[in-house]
Amino acid sequence: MAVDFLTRAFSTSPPFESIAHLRTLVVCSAPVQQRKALALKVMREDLIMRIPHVLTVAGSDSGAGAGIQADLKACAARGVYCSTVITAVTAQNTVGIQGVCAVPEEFVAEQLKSVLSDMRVDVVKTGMLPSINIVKVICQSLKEFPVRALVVDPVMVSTSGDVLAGPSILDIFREELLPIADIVTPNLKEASALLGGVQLQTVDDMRSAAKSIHDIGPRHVLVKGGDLPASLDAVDVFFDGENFIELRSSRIKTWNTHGTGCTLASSIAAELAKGSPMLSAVEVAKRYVRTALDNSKDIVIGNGPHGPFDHLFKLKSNVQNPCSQWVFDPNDLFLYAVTDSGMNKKWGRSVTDAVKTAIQGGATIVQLREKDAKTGKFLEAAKACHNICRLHGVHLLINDRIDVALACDADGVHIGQSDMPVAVVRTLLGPEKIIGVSCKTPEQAQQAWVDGADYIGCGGVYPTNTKVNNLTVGLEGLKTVCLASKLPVVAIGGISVSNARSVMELGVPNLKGVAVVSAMFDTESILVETQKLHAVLMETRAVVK
Ligand SMILES: Nc1ncnc2c1ncn2[C@@H]1O[C@H](COP(=O)(O)OP(=O)(O)OP(=O)(O)O)[C@@H](O)[C@H]1O
Ligand SMILES: Cc1ncc(CO)c(N)n1
Ligand SMILES: [Mg+2]
Repeated sequence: MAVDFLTRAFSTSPPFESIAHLRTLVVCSAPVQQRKALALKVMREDLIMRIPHVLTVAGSDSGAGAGIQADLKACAARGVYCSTVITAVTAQNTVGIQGVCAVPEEFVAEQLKSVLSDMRVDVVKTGMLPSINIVKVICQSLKEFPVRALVVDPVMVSTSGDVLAGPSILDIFREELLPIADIVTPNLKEASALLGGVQLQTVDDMRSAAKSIHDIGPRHVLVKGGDLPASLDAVDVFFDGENFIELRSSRIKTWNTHGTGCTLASSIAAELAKGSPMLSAVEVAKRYVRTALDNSKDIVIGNGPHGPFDHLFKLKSNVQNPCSQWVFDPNDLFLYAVTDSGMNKKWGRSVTDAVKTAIQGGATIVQLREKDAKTGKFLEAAKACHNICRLHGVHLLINDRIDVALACDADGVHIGQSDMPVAVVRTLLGPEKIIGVSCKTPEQAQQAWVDGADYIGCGGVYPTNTKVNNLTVGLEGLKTVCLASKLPVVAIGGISVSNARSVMELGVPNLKGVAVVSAMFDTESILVETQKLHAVLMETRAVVK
């Protein structure tokens, strides 16, 4: 689009091929002595991938639930770079604030200059500002180095009730900081203080407060109702000078709300830095806070009444219990059960019963391969099977469906050559999940290792009815694949009690086990057949060793 537009605008012939072409022409048409500097500038702009940047000017919370630490985590979680100017150091925990040491204003000014003179900051967010002079220094710096937006969280009183900035700060807030703010985000106590102590107890009170605070000069106001007494929902009131918008979310039942205000303000700043309009920025930020609280409602950090929450919940690999994560051991591939919805239907069993019995019979890992299942049903089954597997200390993998694996927090996935590439799956699932990939050739086996898979499924070793048009690689093909890769391999395809021994007797060190579908699930008794398979494998293990 841009290229067409420029071509027409400059009526050039031949047309510009790309922005890079246009830039080359611009550089070449400059006087010789300016070309080098111009070329360098153009190169810098082309090469630098800009990341949105928020500068937070706030206090440090030693307990790391609020303040600078919350801002850093929130921005990281929202994919935005965050630089930090520290205005005060607090000795603080979940019980309350034990001490405050304000940073001298000259040093706040020095930090501001260091960041703003060097880095391209998109949005500034302010939090705890413990002295009048610090507020003055910030307003001065913003005049010298203007930014796209200013988010002011007028921090005065923490959730614990401790005072972070006294009433002497109110005049300078009203006279200098609020009038240049794009949004100001007081909680109920702060809104009341800014308005000379009015009582705020209802959503209507919050509306009037938002209007009165808007009259002080900020372009938008968000009065936060986290502390609204007797409110079932978490209600905030947004006012843009014309319209009031009530933002509601269900209230998460948790004590872990320390730092919600700081997090909300820095998340708003993060969205603005990405280019969002104000209302969407506020909506996304509120949703993020709610989700973070929901994901952290049961964590216990500290002995006080209001604990911190987990801003980076998305990075967690095991939502249920991060302490109980157990790693993938290639020997888990020993007797690998792959489910089949058709077979379970034929024998009148639920997938959960089939999985439970397979584990009782000796299956060491389970893959859910529900080709015909609808997504909702698949997810339901996956969650139930995951609970069973977890109870027995057996990993659960999902065939093909990365979305289902993510939704039920399965231990990993098994994918084929025509599914999503392993490297992309790794990015989606994170570094700890298990990724298995089907390979038939040495080239595919080498690639699987390079791409970061954890194991290879190789087959069909024997002809099978489970897959149509499936090329049989035979024992020779299996051996070639094993030798071509450093990854552990599990053999699959037509393997049963009668031939499992020949497979394992190949004796290649990285061939760790066999995967079966029909021999386990297309049988009258899953328990008996699995036990038989297990026994055969145990015998060959003894012989091979
Ligand atoms: N239990 C909760 N469930 C859902 N959202 C909540 C909950 N508590 C607070 N919020 C939301 O979090 C945001 C911050 O609001 P709050 O009124 O707690 O700010 P604050 O008092 O300045 O926070 P803090 O002083 O702890 O940093 C608001 O959007 C509010 O609605
Ligand atoms: C440093 C700091 N800033 C802000 C808050 C508000 O929660 C806090 N408790 N501590
Ligand atoms: Mg609060």
